[in-house]
Amino acid sequence: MIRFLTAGESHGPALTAIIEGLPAGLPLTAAAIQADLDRRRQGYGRGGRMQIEGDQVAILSGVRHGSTLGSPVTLQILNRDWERWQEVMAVAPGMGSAAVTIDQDERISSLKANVTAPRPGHADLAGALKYQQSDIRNILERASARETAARVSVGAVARRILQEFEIEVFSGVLQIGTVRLAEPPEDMVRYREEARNSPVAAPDSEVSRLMTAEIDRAKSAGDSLGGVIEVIARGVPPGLGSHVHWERRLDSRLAGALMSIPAIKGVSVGLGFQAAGLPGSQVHDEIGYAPGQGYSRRTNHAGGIEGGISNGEMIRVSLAMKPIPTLYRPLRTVDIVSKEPVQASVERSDTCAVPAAAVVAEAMVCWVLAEALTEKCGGDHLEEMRAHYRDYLAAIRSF
Ligand SMILES: Cc1cc2nc3c(=O)[nH]c(=O)nc-3n(C[C@H](O)[C@H](O)[C@H](O)COP(=O)(O)O)c2cc1C
Ligand SMILES: C=C(O[C@@H]1CC(C(=O)O)=C[C@@H](OP(=O)(O)O)[C@H]1O)C(=O)O
Repeated sequence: MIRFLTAGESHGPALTAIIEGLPAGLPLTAAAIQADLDRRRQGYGRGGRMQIEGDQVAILSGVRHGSTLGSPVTLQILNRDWERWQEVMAVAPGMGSAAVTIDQDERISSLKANVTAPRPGHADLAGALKYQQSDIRNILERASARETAARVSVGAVARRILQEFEIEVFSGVLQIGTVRLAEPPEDMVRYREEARNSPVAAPDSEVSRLMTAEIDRAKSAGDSLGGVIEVIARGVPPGLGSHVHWERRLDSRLAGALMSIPAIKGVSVGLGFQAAGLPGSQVHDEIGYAPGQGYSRRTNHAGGIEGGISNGEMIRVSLAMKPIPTLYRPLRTVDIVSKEPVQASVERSDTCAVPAAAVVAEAMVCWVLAEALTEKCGGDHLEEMRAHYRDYLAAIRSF
């Protein structure tokens, strides 16, 4: 069983992740993890923070000479912004009242440590009530999607496992605000792969231009945007997840992992909600068989999962992201100390983080698939996993 924990506040000294249960012998370098972290920072629509952070990852344990040891792997990403926030974020008492100055182009001249005007749509009010905090900063620091940098580093390690078994995971942005792909491109897989290196949808596409223009318009209006993401996993063998118990179903595990990403409000597998309005004859994927090649499907409306088990087709999941809660033209709220009506607090913020969330979504899909794969073909060393995988594939081929 593999598992992970993350820790760290958005403006604290560092983010940390510990991964436990990895097989020994997995080639792992910081550079492999860095590639995904760099993609997460680059999406169009982000605020000033991404210019400050370098998101450089360091491996602090569990690896020697580029190979995992089977012991817990610790990953660390320092927060560069911490240098400006040390007093506000001080661990010792009595140092928390200093103001932080934010550049004018961030449209906030100074930012007090104590936050008392909860932002509709963020964790501010619900978290303050639950944890009995009169300074909302004590909530927002951990609710911030800064934590997703740690998750992307964990997902990159999971991706390393999947790569050893020729499983690929990639994503694309299907919609930003009202701009959506009119029709799926003919070669969806190629399109999604291209989207990997693009700030919004696919490079040099008309839809990308429309999406970036939509983000620019929202930014100048002091507003924010959400959108839709698709994640595809190719090369997944049949047999990950299980029908035998609710928490082992691969679709439920993917949905839970993807819903855990801040601002994700809907997850669908394959046709998803569309399937509800169609007759069965147009939804279910007919089964074929060719000697030597095994079973096949003409369609993949199920998104590669039936009965909570991967069926060997591509896994396709979509995610709906709501618009960013922090608005530069703030919504009405109530001050939690004075109880007076006020405008919501304005923290420096992204206008749209859908492209960044797509990279986070890939990381979560990588994690769930790596977890399911290590369950199916586990071993203390990568070679042991490989041997189990070979035997399993041979059994499937002769089925
Ligand atoms: C990559 C990413 C970046 C985000 N950036 C911001 C941001 O700059 N400002 C903001 O208010 N919310 C941002 N969010 C969304 C909030 O973190 C999220 O809405 C909040 O934690 C409340 O959780 P919920 O939306 O799931 O209810 C971001 C989310 C993601 C995934
Ligand atoms: C720091 C990241 O995202 C942050 C997520 C976030 C939020 O409220 O979720 C608010 C912003 O934080 P800040 O006020 O420090 O700019 C984003 O920049 C990141 O993705 O690394």
